[in-house]
Amino acid sequence: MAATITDRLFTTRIASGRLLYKLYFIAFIAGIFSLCYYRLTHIPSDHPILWLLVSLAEFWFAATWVFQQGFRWAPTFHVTYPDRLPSNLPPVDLFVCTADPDREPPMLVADTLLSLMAYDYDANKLAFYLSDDGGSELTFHAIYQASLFAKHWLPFCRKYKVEPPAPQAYFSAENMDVGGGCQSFRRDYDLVKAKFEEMQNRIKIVGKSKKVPEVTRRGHKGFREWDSEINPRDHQTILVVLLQGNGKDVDVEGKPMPTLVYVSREKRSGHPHHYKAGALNALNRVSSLMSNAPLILNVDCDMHSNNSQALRDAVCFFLDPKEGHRIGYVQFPQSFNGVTKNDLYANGVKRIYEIEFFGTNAHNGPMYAGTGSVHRRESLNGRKFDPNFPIKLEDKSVKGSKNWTELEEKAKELIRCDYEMGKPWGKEMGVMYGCAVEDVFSGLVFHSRGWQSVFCSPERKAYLGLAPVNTNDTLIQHKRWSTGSLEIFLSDYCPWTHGVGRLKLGQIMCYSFYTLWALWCLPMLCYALIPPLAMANGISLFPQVTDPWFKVFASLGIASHIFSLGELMWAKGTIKMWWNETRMWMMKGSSSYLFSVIVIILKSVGISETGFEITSKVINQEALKRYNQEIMEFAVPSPMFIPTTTLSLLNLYCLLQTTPKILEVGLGGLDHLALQLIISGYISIISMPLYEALFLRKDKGRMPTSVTTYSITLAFLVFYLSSFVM
Ligand SMILES: O=c1ccn([C@@H]2O[C@H](COP(=O)(O)OP(=O)(O)O[C@H]3O[C@H](CO)[C@@H](O)[C@H](O)[C@H]3O)[C@@H](O)[C@H]2O)c(=O)[nH]1
Ligand SMILES: [Mn+2]
Repeated sequence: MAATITDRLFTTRIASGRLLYKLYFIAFIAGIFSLCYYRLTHIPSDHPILWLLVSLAEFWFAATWVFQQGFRWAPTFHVTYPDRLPSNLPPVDLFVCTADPDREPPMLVADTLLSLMAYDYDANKLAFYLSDDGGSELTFHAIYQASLFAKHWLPFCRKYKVEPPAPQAYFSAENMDVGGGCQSFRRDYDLVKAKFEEMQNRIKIVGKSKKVPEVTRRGHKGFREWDSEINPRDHQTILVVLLQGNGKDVDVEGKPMPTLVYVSREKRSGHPHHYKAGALNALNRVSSLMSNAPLILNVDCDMHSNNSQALRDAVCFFLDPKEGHRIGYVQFPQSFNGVTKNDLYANGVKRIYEIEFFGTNAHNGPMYAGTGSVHRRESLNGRKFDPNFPIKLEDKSVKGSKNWTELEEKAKELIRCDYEMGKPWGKEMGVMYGCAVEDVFSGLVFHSRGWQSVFCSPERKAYLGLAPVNTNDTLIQHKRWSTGSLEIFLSDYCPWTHGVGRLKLGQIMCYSFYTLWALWCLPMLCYALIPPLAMANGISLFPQVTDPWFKVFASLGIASHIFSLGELMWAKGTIKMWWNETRMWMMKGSSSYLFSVIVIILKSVGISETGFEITSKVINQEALKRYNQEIMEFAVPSPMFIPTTTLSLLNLYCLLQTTPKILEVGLGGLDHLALQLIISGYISIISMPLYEALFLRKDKGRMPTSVTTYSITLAFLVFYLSSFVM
């Protein structure tokens, strides 16, 4: 193999079997055209509006299928060669965000931080910045404890190449990888484990009592910031250097430790803080003063590193002699811990990160996903890519001995709540403001400035995170995502206007798919409302079984289902996972996306603002039990449930109402309603868990009575109104 070694640090391969895919594509697109032709040439005279609405829904399904070709056309994989990396690697600044000690337990944040600190990388070149938008002493305490434990953890990881480098996962009972090892390993293991448990206990006790003991508080001057109580939405600037890099702080083996800084930017009522985007920009400025590494990795506090080599993989892309200068950021997949076997809520997002993102590699790379991404500081800070003037990855980092007290004071000035006034932050510089999915928005802006990104998916998962574990959190998360996505489409950076000439066609298609997510609610509502109601009123909107056009509808329906199932199975999914995913797609479509469209309309008339609702990362034991048994959790009287439950009840009712007629006339007599029966039957079967939660279950996770009452009333109302209109 030696002969094939070149200086390239990564190579690219396009998936095989594309000819087969192209044949499928041609057949499917032919089906779409036939369907459109049928819809346009067979408009009935008695119910043209219903026909038109169903046709528009189908047109939109077809359009999203076309956008999706951006992901499907040419899946492209990258292979890195970290063993070819030079010994002198570029410095990296690492940003971790947290925002709420109740929803994001401090122990989780400490664990994530420790996992990142254990990267196989020269500690002198790493600087960690933790942003705490909760301004919480409990979080600060946990980070302080982590900085002490790191003195044991880092040498241990270095010596034994520990994987996963997250202590909580590594020392958990489920981790079978620890093995026997030599005697010295056992001794070190026991010692470090004991230290870890001590730290965990301290954090736990403080978490319970919500108070840091006086003795501990005296251990670090940073605690003085909390001498008087702090309101997370209104407080002074807090910035504490916990570990001084460049050899000042050393571990138990006397080796240098990375820099570690706790940051909680100033918050005052009346000053917008721009949520996570604002936090990242604050860290950007602080880090530029204290370390100024040319690369920036950002990670959410709920995603720990699972692969101590991943950072080296990322660096391969930036240092590659041929393509490196074009790359603005490297995106790792988001993978999740503890997702159930069949991924009950489809939050494992396998389809996005194990299928679709490979397709984006073919045209300038993936969207920025907010966590697990390494950015070039220059592109983050607004610089355009110019192929004629390639910028080398320059190391302009702050080196040598530093006056930390002075740096602390200067850095505090950069994170005052009025610092950004009149400055280009959030517009031309840094992460973009004004959108609930600051990540995808910013990625789009970087792409339109000419930068490429790459999707890097090493065999050993780079990060493992927490996904929502109940229906309400899932629907709220998707509401945020689809609202933010639509905000992007409606912004000045719309892929259809600003993107033209700046983005590749495939890229525009991918961005169209994501940014128009929310609009899916319209065809979904049409399809879940009109066919069943029309059926109940004896109106046919589809070709009858004996009509040759029936075959077009049937083939498109069957083909798209088989394809999406096959794709998920290829990504090592299960049939049940696909079924769950389909159900969640319908639920998100009819709830999250519908609410997004409403929110956007209200925002455009100035009635509401979009924000960032943080997902809770805690779950109670009883709910966890149900989650592990894959029983859907409703429990809270959330308005998010009402549209979905109403539609599923309506479909069931229409189905039950039509069944006696079938029995009367025999199936043949309902030939003209066959497809409508199938649609309602399909919706009813997939809604089984909803019916159980509404009517059969007795546990605490069942549907609250208020939701049941509202949904039943609404379903009947819609049903009776329809009989007047139709
Ligand atoms: O005011 C805020 C709100 C949130 N966060 C942090 O943002 C991160 C993501 O929040 P989370 O509640 O976990 O949302 P998710 O839906 O899991 O996040 C996904 O979607 C977000 C965009 O909506 C992206 O920023 C994330 O990277 C992506 O993982 C967390 O670390 C939070 O601490 C802040 O720092 N400040
Ligand atoms: Mn998250």
